[in-house]
Amino acid sequence: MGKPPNLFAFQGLDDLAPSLRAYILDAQKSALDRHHVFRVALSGGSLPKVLARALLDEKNGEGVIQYDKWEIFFADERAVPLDHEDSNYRLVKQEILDKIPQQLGKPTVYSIDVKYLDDVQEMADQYEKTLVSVFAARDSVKLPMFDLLLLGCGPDGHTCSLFPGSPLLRELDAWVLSISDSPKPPPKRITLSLPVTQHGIKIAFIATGGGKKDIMKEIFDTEEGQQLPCGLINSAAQERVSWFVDHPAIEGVSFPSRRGSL
Ligand SMILES: O=C(O)[C@H](O)[C@@H](O)[C@H](O)[C@H](O)COP(=O)(O)O
Repeated sequence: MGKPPNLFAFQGLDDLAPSLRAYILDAQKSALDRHHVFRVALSGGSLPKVLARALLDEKNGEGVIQYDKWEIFFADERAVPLDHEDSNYRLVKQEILDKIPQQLGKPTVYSIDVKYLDDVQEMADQYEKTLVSVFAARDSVKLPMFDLLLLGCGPDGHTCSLFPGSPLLRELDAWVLSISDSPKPPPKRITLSLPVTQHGIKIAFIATGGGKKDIMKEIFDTEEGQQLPCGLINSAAQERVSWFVDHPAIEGVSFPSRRGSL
């Protein structure tokens, strides 16, 4: 029996950002010691902005982010052109990639292939092939293992584009799935599968703002919440999961695990 997920709660972004940076640096170090690259999967939503605060703000403490060793993947992506306002790639580029000081080098970024915008299943298959080419042949590893997954949590408990009650949650074999009727617009997306998200070496959820408090309470304090996509990652990955939250998001939650700074 492993330990429960870690919960790190902060007054606000000013103190969350340096701790998130320290956590990322630690994950980067372990990954570089292990295999000389740092493979990270990112979600969209509010995450890239918070991440930018953690990564780009010089005041956030010591340690060098070795961007040239980073391989960035999308934990989920919307089937839209890369410069579209709904594109997670565009958001990450605008918030982070375009702002990395030149001397720190550039990450390798694996975006979706926009040739397949009209066929979202093919887009998912192609993205899976990309993962296969990076992580190993499909027959030699059962699942790709990201060094770090940085994920958001929706107000209904979804994460990536894995929504509560979706049949995609039962998919055990595929690495990347397509969705054509996402309850959160836009409808067409691709997403990592649940087993891939659960398999990450480290998994961090970032949830901030009072709009998250009801779902946080459900995920951490109720049985039903454990069946929601975020809850399913919590129970499978246990202490490999860390939640970075601010006080408004965690108000009223009685989750008994570790809280505070790293
Ligand atoms: O592309 C997406 O829609 C996201 O990856 C999605 O899963 C997001 O992370 C959550 O909806 C939380 O979004 P917020 O952080 O904006 O609440």
